[in-house]
Amino acid sequence: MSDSFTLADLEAIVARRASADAGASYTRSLLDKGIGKCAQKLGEEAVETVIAAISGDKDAVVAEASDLLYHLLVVLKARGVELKDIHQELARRTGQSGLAEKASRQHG
Ligand SMILES: N=c1c2ncn([C@@H]3O[C@H](COP(=O)(O)OP(=O)(O)OP(=O)(O)O)[C@@H](O)[C@H]3O)c2ncn1[C@@H]1O[C@H](COP(=O)(O)O)[C@@H](O)[C@H]1O
Repeated sequence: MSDSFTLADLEAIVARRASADAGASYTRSLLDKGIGKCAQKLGEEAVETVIAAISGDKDAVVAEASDLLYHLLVVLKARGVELKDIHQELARRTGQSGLAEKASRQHG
């Protein structure tokens, strides 16, 4: 299962749990607290991922990045954004170097 588990699978789980009972689902209880709390948790997990990355502990990076991606999916759910929207935007960006994009913003 873990070899084939993807972010799309987790997105589907988050969508399903969004309509679960709040007492039985962390996802639902977080969504019930509103976008501010969801975004705050995302920020906390981002900071914890940064700390893990700097520490050099690979297992900690895996754990914190997993928390980060889960909480990102909750925020996306709260805002009605789907992974396919992100995929479309990422696909649009292919073919242009990040440095070229940065230069076009600075001089445009
Ligand atoms: N991947 C995750 C996942 N990652 C992290 N977390 C939860 O995120 C929370 C964040 O950790 P913290 O220590 O910051 O939490 P806390 O102190 O309890 O949080 P607050 O009091 O600040 O809100 C923990 O409760 C984790 O269990 C997750 N909760 C759920 N999932 C996935 O979502 C599915 C559905 O979960 P439920 O919605 O709970 O059924 C699960 O089966 C998993 O697949």
